[in-house]
Amino acid sequence: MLHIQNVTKVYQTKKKKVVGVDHVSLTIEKGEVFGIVGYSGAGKSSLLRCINLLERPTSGNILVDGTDLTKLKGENLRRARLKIGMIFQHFYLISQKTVGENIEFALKAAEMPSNRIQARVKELLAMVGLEEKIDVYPAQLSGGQKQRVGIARALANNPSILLCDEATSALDPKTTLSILHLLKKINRELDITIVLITHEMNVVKEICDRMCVMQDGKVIEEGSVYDIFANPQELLTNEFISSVVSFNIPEVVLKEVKGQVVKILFKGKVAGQGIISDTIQQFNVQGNFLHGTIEYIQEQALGIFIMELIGQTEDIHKAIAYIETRGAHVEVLHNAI
Ligand SMILES: Nc1ncnc2c1ncn2[C@@H]1O[C@H](COP(=O)(O)OP(=O)(O)OP(=O)(O)O)[C@@H](O)[C@H]1O
Repeated sequence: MLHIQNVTKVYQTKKKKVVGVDHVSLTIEKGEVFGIVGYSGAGKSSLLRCINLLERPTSGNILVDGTDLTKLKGENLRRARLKIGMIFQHFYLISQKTVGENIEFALKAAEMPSNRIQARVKELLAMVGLEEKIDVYPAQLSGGQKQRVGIARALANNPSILLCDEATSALDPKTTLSILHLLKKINRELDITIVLITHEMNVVKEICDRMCVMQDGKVIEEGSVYDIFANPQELLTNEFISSVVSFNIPEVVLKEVKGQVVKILFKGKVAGQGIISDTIQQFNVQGNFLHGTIEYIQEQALGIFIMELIGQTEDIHKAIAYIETRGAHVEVLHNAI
């Protein structure tokens, strides 16, 4: 378990103090994939680097399985940090060393006996699907392959936590997906807790269990990815979600609306049931779809539909009440009646 307790990071520049992280507290469970989302400058990197003490927090504590890293120094801190692996947007492989030697470097740093190193390198490369690249130099690899080497190196010393700093931001969408699937596999098979920072909601939707949103160094919203997609509380969170699930109805369409425009949210199995057709059949209302999608988040369906309901106000109210009794959530977005 990872406890981030009231962590603040203040940078002292020549002219002024800059608050990178502002009193952040988070609890990340063992085996969880946790996403930290925010725009540039929100404090994501600062917070991530505080977790493994690449940045020493100005105040607050970082507890990994009960050990407070901020209280450790020297050799004890070095040992504790070996249990936290990290991967980076720009990979940071050593260009003069081969793939195998890059991984060896991490094993030697942890003082693994030399007779065990080669077998471990092979095992790690097999895990990331790159066995045949052992003698190749980083310059001869694609971006996705470089990140796989980065992942193998980060896993070298059997960490319990893997920190991912915008790990897929330099990759194309298809390669991003393959790296995210690899991270999920590592999380499941090795029971490694993953904390990732990203400005891409797609990344969070793909692999995270829980997430938080940061702004101005603070956590402004936190919860399960499913709940946050279903019911974001903050404007900024909504903005991030809109980048994945967008429901902008053009003004020209809204101008022609004669009834009420409602957003209907179906959670879980409810998404698969014919609630809307049942409603139209049972009540004296006409329904026009303006927008709709069913998203799958952690293999759970989340249906979001925007509909125009036309009819007498009383009938529309009855229809809405009926939809809600069937377990869906209805929000009136526009009323032209
Ligand atoms: N070494 C530093 N010295 C001074 N200020 C810093 C330093 N590192 C970060 N900051 C400042 O702290 C704030 C948070 O930056 P941080 O890099 O953590 O944000 P971020 O969300 O990761 O953004 P990005 O994705 O662009 O890296 C910013 O105002 C930044 O300018």
